[in-house]
Parts: sequence; C-alpha cells; structure tokens
Amino acid sequence: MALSGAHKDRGELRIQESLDELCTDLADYIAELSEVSVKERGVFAIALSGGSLIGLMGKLCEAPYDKTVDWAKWYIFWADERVVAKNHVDSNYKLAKDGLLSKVPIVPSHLHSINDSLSAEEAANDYEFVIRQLVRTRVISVSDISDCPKFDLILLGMGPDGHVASLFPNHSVLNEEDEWVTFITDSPKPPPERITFTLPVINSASNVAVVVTGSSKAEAVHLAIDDVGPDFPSLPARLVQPTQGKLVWFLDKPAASKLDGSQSSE
Ligand SMILES: O=C(O)[C@H](O)[C@@H](O)[C@H](O)[C@H](O)COP(=O)(O)O
Repeated sequence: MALSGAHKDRGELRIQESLDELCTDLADYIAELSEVSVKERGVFAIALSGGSLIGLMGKLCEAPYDKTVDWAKWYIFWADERVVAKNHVDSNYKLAKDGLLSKVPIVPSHLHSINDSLSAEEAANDYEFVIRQLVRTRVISVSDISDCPKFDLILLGMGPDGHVASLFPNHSVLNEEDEWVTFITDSPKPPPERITFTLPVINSASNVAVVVTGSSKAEAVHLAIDDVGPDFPSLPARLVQPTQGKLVWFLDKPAASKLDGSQSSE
C-alpha cells in the first residue's frame, strides 16, 4: 500500500500504487466485511453502484474469494440504477450480473434489482417498498438514529464532477430527507432516468466505500476530502458522511494526486 491514513472526518484513505493492488485491497475489504456481517447477523446486505466499480471488484470471482466468501448469505441491492431494461447495455444490474454476480454462487432470489417495467418514479417507490419489507424481516438492519435502512456495505464510485450514486451536484435530490429511494429524469450523465438511494440512506450504512481511480477525478477527490473551506460548493461526495458507520476511500495514485500533501508523500 502506498499510503494509508485517516483524514479528519473524511474517513480512512487507502491510496494504492497500482490498480492491481487497489483491486486486491478492495476484494479483501469486502470479503472481511462479509465475514463479520455473516457472523454477527447471518446475512450480508450490500449495495452496488455502476461504472468502473464492478470491474475493480473483479478479484472477488477469483481464488481465494470465490471459495471463501459465503455467497449464499449475500443480499444484493443497487445504490443507484439506470431506468432501462435489465438486459440493456446501460443497466447497472446487467453490468454487475455479467461482470461479477453470474460468476459466484449468489442465490437468485437474493438479487434485488429494480422493476424495469415501471417509470422512474414508480420504480423508485417500488424499490423503497421492497427495501422496507426486508428491513421488517431484518435482512437489512435499521439505524437506531435515523430509522433508515442500515446496509452492511454501500459501494460507491465517483464521477469527475463529484457525483456519487445518482446524486449529482446542485440537484434538488441532495436535499431529499424523507424518501429512502428517489428518482431523477435529468441526469447529466446518460441515461437521464435513474433511481438512487438518498443521502440519509447512504449515511446510515454500517460501511461506505468510495472507489475512485484516474487523474480526471483528482480535483473532485481533493474537493471531496481536503479541508477546502466554505467558498467551495459542497460536492455530493463530500456529503457522504456516515453518522455511525465507517467511510473508506479506495484511491489510486492519479486519483489521489491533488490531495493536500500528496506531493510530499511521494
Ligand atoms: O450508474 C452510475 O452511473 C453510477 O452508479 C455512478 O455513480 C458511477 O459510480 C460514477 O459515475 C462513477 O463511474 P465511473 O467509475 O465509471 O467513472
């Protein structure tokens, strides 16, 4: 590991020399959280995002994780999803299914993707209803301070504009406090229609990991993590602040290159 440390309230930073090391560290981290959660609760409720994250999780399909992870105890959700058919090339479900979930023995009924025959608004309401049922049966824990679902792990990517899940800068959904799952029809990143976990749900999780690679995101990483003062508008990624849970940033060197002090640590 190139660098590891805590950054005030911004969580733990894990900065890796190479993508290969980042992928190994990420697989280790997920496998460990799965083990702890299965031991404590009998299940592991994990929410995925789209984008490069799924490829970076690829080592989970390989030895030793393919055999050591208790896949039958995984319940899988999406922190955000594009409102397209499940077999559409833009579907986050399809991305995860093809790249990861079809290669390990997940129980098909534990895969909780959106109903792709509904409108964005209906799909968000329906997804929240599904999550409410699973909170009731304690497949998903509940936060004792927010009453929100408390996922064991929420995995997020981040765009160069600092968006996470489908929470984009300056969008009104950033202020959503009542819904668990909401929708947008004007995503600046195509496709335009998406459903997304809201910030209260993300910040109620036991663990949140933000996985970011590449120099195009270095400025957003700096603005999301460093103490930049009040003059900068808050990026969605900066609003990821688990109330009781643990936040970890997985970064490669190019993504971390504009962090304060990064030059001196090379
Ligand atoms: O469905 C989506 O578009 C995402 O969930 C989104 O939040 C993604 O994680 C980031 O845009 C980062 O994507 P990349 O890692 O591919 O840049």
